[in-house]
This record gives sequence, C-alpha cells and structure tokens, in this order.
Amino acid sequence: MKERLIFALDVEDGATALAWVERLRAEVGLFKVGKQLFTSAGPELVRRIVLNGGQVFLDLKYHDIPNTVAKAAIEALRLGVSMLNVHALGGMTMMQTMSAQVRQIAAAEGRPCPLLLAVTILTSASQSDLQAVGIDRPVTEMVVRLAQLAQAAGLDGVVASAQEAPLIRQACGPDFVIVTPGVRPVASAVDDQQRIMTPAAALAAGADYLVVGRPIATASDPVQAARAIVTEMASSASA
Ligand SMILES: O=C(O)c1cc(=O)[nH]c(=O)n1[C@@H]1O[C@H](COP(=O)(O)O)[C@@H](O)[C@H]1O
Repeated sequence: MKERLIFALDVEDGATALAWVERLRAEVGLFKVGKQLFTSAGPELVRRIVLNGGQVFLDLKYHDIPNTVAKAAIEALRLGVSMLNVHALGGMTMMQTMSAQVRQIAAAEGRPCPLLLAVTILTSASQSDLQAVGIDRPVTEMVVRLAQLAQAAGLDGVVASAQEAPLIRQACGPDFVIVTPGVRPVASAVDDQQRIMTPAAALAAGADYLVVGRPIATASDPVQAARAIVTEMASSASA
C-alpha cells in the first residue's frame, strides 16, 4: 500500500529534501518535487533522487502553448521521473501535443514513459474561487469535463480532489489513474486546502495514489505519521 502514498517534498532546499528522502524512503512510494523545491534546487536534485533509487512525481503543472509544454515534458521524461503533470485548463491541443511527443521520444530513446497526468481543478479552489475567474459551472461538472478532456487527449490520469474521484471513475473507467492531494487524516490541520478527505475515504472513493505533505512533514514523528496513513490505507482496501 505504501507504493500508493506520495510525499510532497515542499521544502526550501536540496539538502533538506534529500534528508526527507532518506527518512521516508521505506515509508512512501514516491516523492513529489514541486515548484518551490524545483525553483530552488533544480533538475540536479531530481536526477540525484532518481539515481538513489527514489521515484519522483515532478509536479510543475505545466500550462503554456502546446510546443513549450511538450518540450518541457520531454526534458522531464529525460530526468527519469515517474509522473508529471500539466493543467487540463491548458486545453486539448496542449495535452495532445505533450502526450504524443513524450510517448514518441520515450519510445525512440528507450526510456520508460512517466504517467502523464492533468490537474483538473485545484483542491485549494472553492466554488466561489471559480466564480471569481468567470467559471460559473459547478466544480464537480468542471472536474469531470476536464478529466474526460485529458483522457481524450491521451493522458494516463488526473490529479483531483478525492471528493470528485467517484464521478471521475464513473466517467473515465477503471484504468484511468486518479491522484488525490488534499488528503487529511482526521486530526490534521486543513491548512489552505478546501476539498479534503481522509486517506481511507480517498481510497474508498477510487483514488489510486494519495499526495500528502504537511500532515507528515509537520507531525511530531513524521515516520509514525506516514506509517499511520499507510495502515489506514490498508484497512480501507481490505474493508
Ligand atoms: O498537483 C498537485 O500535486 C496538487 C494539486 C492540487 O489540486 N492540490 C494540491 O494540493 N497539490 C499539491 O499537493 C501537495 C499537498 O500538500 P499538503 O497540503 O501539505 O498535503 C502540495 O504540494 C500541492 O502543490
């Protein structure tokens, strides 16, 4: 079950990140490198984690013109990451171009292709946040629509709140990968997340992978916190 838990390495420098990788490598399946750490420590850190046998989810949420996103994703492929993501709001052509080019280069260079994911609507966004940028449709409708768009574009799955996982599963089928951040064990702080779920509920809702950052990183015993989440995940799976 631990292979389905992704720890968010939301820290400020490479040395701190590598210390977390050592501390949690037996407890979680993947390490997520996002914008803060990548801006600070760059691709060299990603190479280093991969070289040390760690699996990396490169979370840079690309959203740009199709050519730029495709070329960036090809470089992510060459770093040896296991997952990468784009924003589904970047549109069909952006996702299609990225997916086709990454798969083509992976085949030509004999590299394993990472899981190609699209972020639907951020777990920090509420209905009123969407309205403020001119999206009047319900969050649930937007998430399903964007998940179907990502699937039609050839992506492997989405990043979404577990609250929308059942609808995505229904719309996109059993093989479509659902990665859910905004996971909060019962006693944890909500932080800036809006659409949250507990680890067990997220799996029961159909999530394949859970992304957890602060509930582990700020725990008094992070190893124990990660283990407790994996135990909760296992109990949900066997329920
Ligand atoms: O793509 C992501 O990983 C992501 C998408 C999303 O909708 N919400 C979301 O929280 N994330 C990321 O998941 C992590 C959640 O961290 P915590 O809130 O500390 O558990 C952060 O690194 C976010 O950048």
